[in-house]
Amino acid sequence: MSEAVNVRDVDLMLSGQKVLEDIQLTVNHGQVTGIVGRNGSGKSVLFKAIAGFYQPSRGTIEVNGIDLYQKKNFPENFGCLIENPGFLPRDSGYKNLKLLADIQKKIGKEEIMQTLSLVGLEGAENKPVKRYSLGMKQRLGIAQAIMENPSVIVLDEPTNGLDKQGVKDVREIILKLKEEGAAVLISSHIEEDIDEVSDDVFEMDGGHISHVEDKVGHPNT
Ligand SMILES: Nc1ncnc2c1ncn2[C@@H]1O[C@H](COP(=O)(O)OP(=O)(O)OP(=O)(O)O)[C@@H](O)[C@H]1O
Repeated sequence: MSEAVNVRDVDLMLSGQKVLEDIQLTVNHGQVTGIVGRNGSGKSVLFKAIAGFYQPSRGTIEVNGIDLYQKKNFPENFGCLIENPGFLPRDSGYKNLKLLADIQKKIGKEEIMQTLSLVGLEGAENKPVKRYSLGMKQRLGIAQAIMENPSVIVLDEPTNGLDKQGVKDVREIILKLKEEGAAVLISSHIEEDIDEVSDDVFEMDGGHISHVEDKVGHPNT
């Protein structure tokens, strides 16, 4: 089990307000780490900082051992779903994923189709995204996060908009990614969604984080 994400002593200011304070978080490969917290508690801002979108005013964030803000780049070998991904509504689910895959050219049609099937969108791949339901868009968002087989996966509220079956499917996908050795960081405002899949649970409240539960007994702060 190796360290995938290491957040140390992080404060983050937005519009002159401190929205994250003294965040300590370790996410390991082969594990699911869950963050639970109410709306506005800071989950999305923390995930955006880990994805390289917001620079902390204090502290460090390492992904796969590389200090993001020293390197001033987006993390590598990394997939994320944060808020609503901006898909092109008139293009199909497949075409949207293909456009994204063409940026890095790591994967082609076969891997995209496999991912669409994994997230339960088989048969809907040629439909324009504007005809997708909220749950289907969420599945497509998960597909874009995982299709290139990244070793670190960050999913902000992945069960948002999903029905019971959708929540079950996402849970199975997360556990499969973990079995394959990925580090998975997920958030939810629903405690049950986090508890069911996470090896390690943190809670956010008012920009602060606290360690709630460690089911595998590794050291964490
Ligand atoms: N771009 C921004 N500029 C200023 N303040 C922001 C910005 N984005 C978020 N905030 C503030 O940061 C705090 C944390 O927001 P965040 O979106 O991380 O919450 P969250 O826990 O993800 O909630 P939700 O479940 O509603 O997405 C909130 O007080 C929010 O108003």
